[in-house]
Amino acid sequence: MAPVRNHPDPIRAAIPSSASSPSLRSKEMVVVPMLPPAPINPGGNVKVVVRVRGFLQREVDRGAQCLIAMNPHTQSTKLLIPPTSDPANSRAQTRKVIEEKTFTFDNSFWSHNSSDEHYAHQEDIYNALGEEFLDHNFEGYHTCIFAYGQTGSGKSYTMMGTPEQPGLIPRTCEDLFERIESNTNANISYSVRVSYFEVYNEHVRDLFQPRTDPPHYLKIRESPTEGPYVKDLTEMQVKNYGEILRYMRMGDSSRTTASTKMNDTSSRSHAVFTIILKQIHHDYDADETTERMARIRLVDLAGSERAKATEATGQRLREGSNINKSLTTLGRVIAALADPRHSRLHNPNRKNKDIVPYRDSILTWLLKDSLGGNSKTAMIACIAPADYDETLSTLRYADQAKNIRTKAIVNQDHVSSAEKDAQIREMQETIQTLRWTLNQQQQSVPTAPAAKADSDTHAEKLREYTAKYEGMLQMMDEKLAISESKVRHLEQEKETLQIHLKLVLDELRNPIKTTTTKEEVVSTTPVVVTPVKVREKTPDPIWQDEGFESDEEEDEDEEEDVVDEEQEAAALEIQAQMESLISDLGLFRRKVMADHEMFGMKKTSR
Ligand SMILES: Nc1ncnc2c1ncn2[C@@H]1O[C@H](COP(=O)(O)OP(=O)(O)OP(=O)(O)O)[C@@H](O)[C@H]1O
Repeated sequence: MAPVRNHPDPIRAAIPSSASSPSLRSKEMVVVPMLPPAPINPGGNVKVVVRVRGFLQREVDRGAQCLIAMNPHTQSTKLLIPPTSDPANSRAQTRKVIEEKTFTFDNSFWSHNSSDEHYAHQEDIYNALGEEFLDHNFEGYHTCIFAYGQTGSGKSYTMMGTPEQPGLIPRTCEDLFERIESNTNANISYSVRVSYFEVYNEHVRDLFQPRTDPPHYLKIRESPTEGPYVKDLTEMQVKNYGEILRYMRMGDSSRTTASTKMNDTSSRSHAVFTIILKQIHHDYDADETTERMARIRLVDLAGSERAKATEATGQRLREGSNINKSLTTLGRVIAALADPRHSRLHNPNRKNKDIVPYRDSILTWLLKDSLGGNSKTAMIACIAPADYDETLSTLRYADQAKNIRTKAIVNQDHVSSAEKDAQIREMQETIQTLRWTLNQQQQSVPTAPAAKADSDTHAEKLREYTAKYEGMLQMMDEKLAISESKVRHLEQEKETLQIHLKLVLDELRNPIKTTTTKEEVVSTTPVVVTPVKVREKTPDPIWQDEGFESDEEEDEDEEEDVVDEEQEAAALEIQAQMESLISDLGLFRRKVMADHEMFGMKKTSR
């Protein structure tokens, strides 16, 4: 069934990025405004979009009818009543009330039949949603985009896509590095880190680590500043799109998938791909850095399915109930956050603050901030075209999520050079202490009963040591990035000074002067245009040939000599400054090279 298009709404139609239409937004680089911290954002609602996919072979085979209609002007999605002849919708027929339902979202993406003029391609989804969210990241906001929907509804296709049809995650990564590489401001450096984990059966697994048997699960901790986080999760520093793509594919191939009746490669876990973007702006006058940090979370949830539909048994059924535990809790969290009473209950003065059941599942606990806190968040509800019950449940879920308000703030910090050095020193001291403790532990020979406990403590200390060491390397890397940005800044200054000096010297050698006609001589005094010192004797004015020189002319010659001396002194001073700057630059470059060698790092090309 084609989308409904006969109710154009001129106001909505005027909005760029309407359903299924290409973005009208400029592809130009977003200027990264290194401004003073923005005031606390009053908050915004979770952005909710819906996408319907085309028929799969099994749906074509059963002669399924499309139950979805979308209006690209009003962004509404209508769910139609299924025909009684469709056995896949027999459960829906047993409902007391079965009726058409219409919902309106921020976008309704029609990806059902590619021949339709409003067909939403992967690129359209990125243009309408991903691009805007990346703008927010460069402004310093955390963001989260999560895909929700029943098994086989197109979540992984939308988030990850295929090599030929890349989805939101690879497109975000590509745009991110395009923006970084097109930056021409020498004072700004960037650092990008990625991590990838899955929540499977209420356990967290690092997707950047090889699978082990038994599996190695990670613990969840809570920091007073950062909230819940995954302990010992691998974070990789990435320098370009190629590198991030390699990690993304590696992690993706490690995800837990299985074949179910609804989807041949059904994702059995919730996958969370996180990019940490740090922008470091160095102010040379204040010798201070401003750091903006944004966390980009891209989440592909496991399918919200009914066991009966997937015909799951044993392990699949157990997984299903655990997947559902996270999804059921997610539903309760969304319901609690969307409840208008929530904002009143969430008053910090009230005692009963923890009314939202984040802690009831691993997924909601880890996404706490993204769902109801410091984040700009979007939900992509993916729907199959011919499944009344599941689609109605997804659309209701999505409709409720529209009411959630988050409180995103710009994550920005000012650090002086001295503070940064102090932080590194402190970290070095901690590392030394840890190294000492580890050495001590290795040297002591434990008694048999204590051996196990000792080995556990040792392993824990070793992990702590590695984490601290990696933290320090990261700080050093940032410091090097600042140093490199200083070198670039000095190089620019050097070039400017060199041009200036060349002009001055050229003018000294070849002063520009005006030639005057005899007629002009009568009424005006000859003027030498050059503003700088004149060492060479200027050619005599024409009337000097006639053996005439006034007293006034002699005075002017003397004045010119004084100006010459002042200008010469100024030029010498500039030259001395230049030489000292060039020598400083050499020293600085050697210092940076030494730092690179000391920390065994490659020179980056930021
Ligand atoms: N917009 C689309 N265009 C073309 N093919 C699509 C689209 N959406 C989904 N598909 C195809 O539908 C099938 C199921 O999609 P996908 O695997 O993304 O579902 P899913 O919601 O991630 O499922 P699960 O929860 O089981 O992992 C895949 O073969 C995918 O290629």
